Amino acid sequence: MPVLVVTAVPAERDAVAVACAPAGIDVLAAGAGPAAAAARTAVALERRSAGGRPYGLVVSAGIGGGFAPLAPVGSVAVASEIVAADLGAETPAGPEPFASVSELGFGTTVHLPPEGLSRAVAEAAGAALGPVLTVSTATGTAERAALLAHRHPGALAEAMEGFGVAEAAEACGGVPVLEVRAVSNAVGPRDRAAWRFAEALDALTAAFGRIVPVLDGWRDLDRRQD
Ligand SMILES: O=C(O)c1cccc(C(=O)CC[C@H]2O[C@@H](n3cnc4c(=O)[nH]cnc43)[C@H](O)[C@@H]2O)c1
Repeated sequence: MPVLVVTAVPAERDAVAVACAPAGIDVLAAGAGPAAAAARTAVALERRSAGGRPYGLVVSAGIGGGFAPLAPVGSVAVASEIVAADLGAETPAGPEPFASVSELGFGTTVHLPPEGLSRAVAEAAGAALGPVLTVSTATGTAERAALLAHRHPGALAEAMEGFGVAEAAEACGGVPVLEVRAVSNAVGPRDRAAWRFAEALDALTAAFGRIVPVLDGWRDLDRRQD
């Protein structure tokens, strides 16, 4: 069963490819943000299907912001839920109450990875398992971090592509999806100089070194177990 890993930028792709390329797992840098991720993931899935050997699993991966204290810098988060955290509508009163598109009645804001596989991947990687948020605007204030943590109890991390990858996987025949994030910075007041890119990319490489054997095993399992 062919597997596709989708990252935002080439540095993330290269960090993941160290472990994935020897196992024959394809890695694509699809660009930053949910729209680029969705568009390029859909093209990759459809091209592969047209070739007669479709992808059986797609993984959104890269660095991300971590919610304190659950996901410190250098740790790894695996998504139990992939949540579109800012897809909806504010009211004239401000950011709260926020109505998600599912509450508005025209779409979904959550994709669920296969439960058994995401648990096995988190255990193998020594990662936390919990909701991972997708945002179109990276959080830059303590207020917004608190708001997101309040709206999404237990959220581990935020990044900008997971929900887009998951939407593409759903649209292309319901391909199962995972999300794996290595934490480069805390979600909160923006301080790009404090982001620990190298530490997070090293953590991503190490995590995929442990995750790839799990994916290899899953290729041989009956996916209905999940
Ligand atoms: O400049 C570099 O060396 C470098 C190396 C690896 C990755 C980058 C990126 O800029 C990746 C952007 C990507 O990271 C995710 N991300 C990371 N932290 C956050 C956050 O706090 N909130 C939202 N997203 C975050 C996101 O998925 C971006 O697309 C640079």
